[in-house]
Amino acid sequence: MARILDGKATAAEIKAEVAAGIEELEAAGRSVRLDVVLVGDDPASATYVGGKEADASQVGMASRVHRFPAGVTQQRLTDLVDELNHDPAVSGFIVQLPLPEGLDPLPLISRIRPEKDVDGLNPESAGRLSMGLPSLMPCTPHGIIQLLRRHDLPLEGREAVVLGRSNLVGKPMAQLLLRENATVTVCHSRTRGLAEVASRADILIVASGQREMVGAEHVKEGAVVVDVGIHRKQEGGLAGDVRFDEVEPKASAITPVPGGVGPMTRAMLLHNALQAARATLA
Ligand SMILES: Nc1nc(=O)c2c([nH]1)NC[C@@H]1CN(c3ccc(C(=O)N[C@@H](CCC(=O)O)C(=O)O)cc3)C=[N+]21
Repeated sequence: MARILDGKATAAEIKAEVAAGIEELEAAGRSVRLDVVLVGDDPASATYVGGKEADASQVGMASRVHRFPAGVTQQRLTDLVDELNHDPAVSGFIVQLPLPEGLDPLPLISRIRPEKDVDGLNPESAGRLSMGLPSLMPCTPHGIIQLLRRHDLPLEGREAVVLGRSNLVGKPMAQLLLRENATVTVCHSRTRGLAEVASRADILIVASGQREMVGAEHVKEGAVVVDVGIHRKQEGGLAGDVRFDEVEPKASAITPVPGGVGPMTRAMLLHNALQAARATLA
């Protein structure tokens, strides 16, 4: 039986640390505010953003959501990014993804000042991460590192396999694992012999975006398995990228969906907002 890596409990620990950090800043007469730009009416995005607002209020962080209809112009969003970049009351902000059809996220994300890029997704943040320079780190990969570290699961010298190469998760995940001195392999949809490659992993991070694609044949006995996927089932409830029931007996530790990586992502966003506020001299 695998250890279940409880992201909800670990996120609660991090949130308590963030709450203490906010109190400390406020005692020094400074404040923390996290803003979210939300465009369109994608129900999943609305759920996540609602969660972020609730998280912020829970740790005593101010937050504001800037909502726009799907038909908003690129220029209007560009103007908002500029405004938030310059507003000293805003510690950091994110543009919730995906944007509706017809809007281009990259110029917007690239325009966010790196100091306020609490998603850690702009090209300067990504470049700094890859060079080992200080930067705000992408929330999901950083949350996974924290989850492993806080469960005393070592990475140094271990074989880590990342399944997925997105800019949001796979690529920054590989960079952070490298920084932890893991031996890192990145697999993707064109990888040949995927099950064989994945089975080398001491730590397998699954961020393929394909519902329940990873099974027992991809997992070495005793591996640590982290499931980044989140899929809404027709019959209700959530599924991951991993076939949990099949993999859990083989793994030594595994994250559940829900209650694994998702809550860690949200906790790290709060952590980044606090970091951003600390770095601001105001
Ligand atoms: N700019 C941007 N940054 C993001 O970080 C970002 C984004 N856009 N767009 C969408 C994805 C997805 N994402 C999740 C965050 C938390 C949960 C989460 O808390 N999940 C709960 C379940 C919540 C539920 O019931 O839906 C769990 O896994 O336990 C899930 C997914 C952040 N994303």
